[in-house]
Amino acid sequence: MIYTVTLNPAIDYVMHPLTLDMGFTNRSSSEEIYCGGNGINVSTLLNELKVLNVAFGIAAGFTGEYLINTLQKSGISSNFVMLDHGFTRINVKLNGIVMTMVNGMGPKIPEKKVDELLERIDCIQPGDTLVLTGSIPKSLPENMYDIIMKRLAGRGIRFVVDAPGQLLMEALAAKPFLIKPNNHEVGRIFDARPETPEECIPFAEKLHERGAQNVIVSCGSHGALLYDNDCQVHTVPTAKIKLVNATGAGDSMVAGFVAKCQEGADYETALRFASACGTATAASRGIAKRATIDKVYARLNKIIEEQSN
Ligand SMILES: Nc1ncnc2c1ncn2[C@@H]1O[C@H](COP(=O)(O)OP(=O)(O)O)[C@@H](O)[C@H]1O
Ligand SMILES: O=P(O)(O)OC[C@H]1O[C@](O)(COP(=O)(O)O)[C@@H](O)[C@@H]1O
Repeated sequence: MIYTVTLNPAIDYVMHPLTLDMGFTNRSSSEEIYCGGNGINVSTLLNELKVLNVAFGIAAGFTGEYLINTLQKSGISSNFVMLDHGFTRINVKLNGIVMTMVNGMGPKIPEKKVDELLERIDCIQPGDTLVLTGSIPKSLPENMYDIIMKRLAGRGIRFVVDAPGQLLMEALAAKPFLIKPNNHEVGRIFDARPETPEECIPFAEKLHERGAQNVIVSCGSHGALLYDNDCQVHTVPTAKIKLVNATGAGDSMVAGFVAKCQEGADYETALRFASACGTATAASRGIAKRATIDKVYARLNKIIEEQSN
């Protein structure tokens, strides 16, 4: 079974402004709302692939209730601790000429609610996968992922960590099965500016040496690279698309990789499928649907076949 954890979920409110002038009233041409937060995005894509999973998390208020009800309606199993105060944040995504995001702070989480979540997460069994992804709310200890992994250590659980900077570096001690920074995050860690998968290879190798079993570095439209557990390097291009909204593309990639690995696929196949999932989401409104993933995967396989001839 795959479990995801979303400590600070969100309602993603996507607006399509015609123009964006700071200090003036701007009008949007259309709006959409999605259940967001990285773990929820991973769960949403896994659900689209019909891969059983449970979304753990913390929610609050009317937005939290909306989130939980919507997950339920979509057939996603969730196990959320509800807070007595505050509300799950609404993250505003202004999809203009460029994408501008304003992510909320989220509610204050009391210690006893964290303990309740940790007790619920204790049900995870050997062989299960736990995806820890996204930012940590300010009211929780910064090393929250470390706390969770230490609590579950030695139980044969596969950890997947997709977190920014220092949080990611601290997670390496737990020897996670997979980490997936993007090229910008890798650049910030190593004080460099890698753009392409090839340029990311030495940094992925370092992250592997420091503890991560598999390291995917995603590079947006440039594709991605995997430095695998056997020290093999795999790179994958992307299929060309009309970019709609790349929110959740990295989460979709994580979901695709984990789903394929659980199926027993080799790393090369898992990376290729993961890339298709990321691209399909970048070409979609919200997290990609199965039909789009299948179409993009077929196109990507064709591109790779043509490149090898
Ligand atoms: N503009 C794009 N065109 C095609 N594929 C994309 C695009 N943006 C993202 N992707 C796909 O999604 C993956 C993850 O995107 P990326 O932006 O690197 O991650 P993150 O969302 O974590 O920042 C990429 O490796 C690629 O497969
Ligand atoms: O926890 P953070 O860092 O504020 O990010 C939350 C946002 O990230 C997402 O989970 C994914 O967005 P990105 O693909 O831009 O990282 C959104 O659904 C959500 O609004």
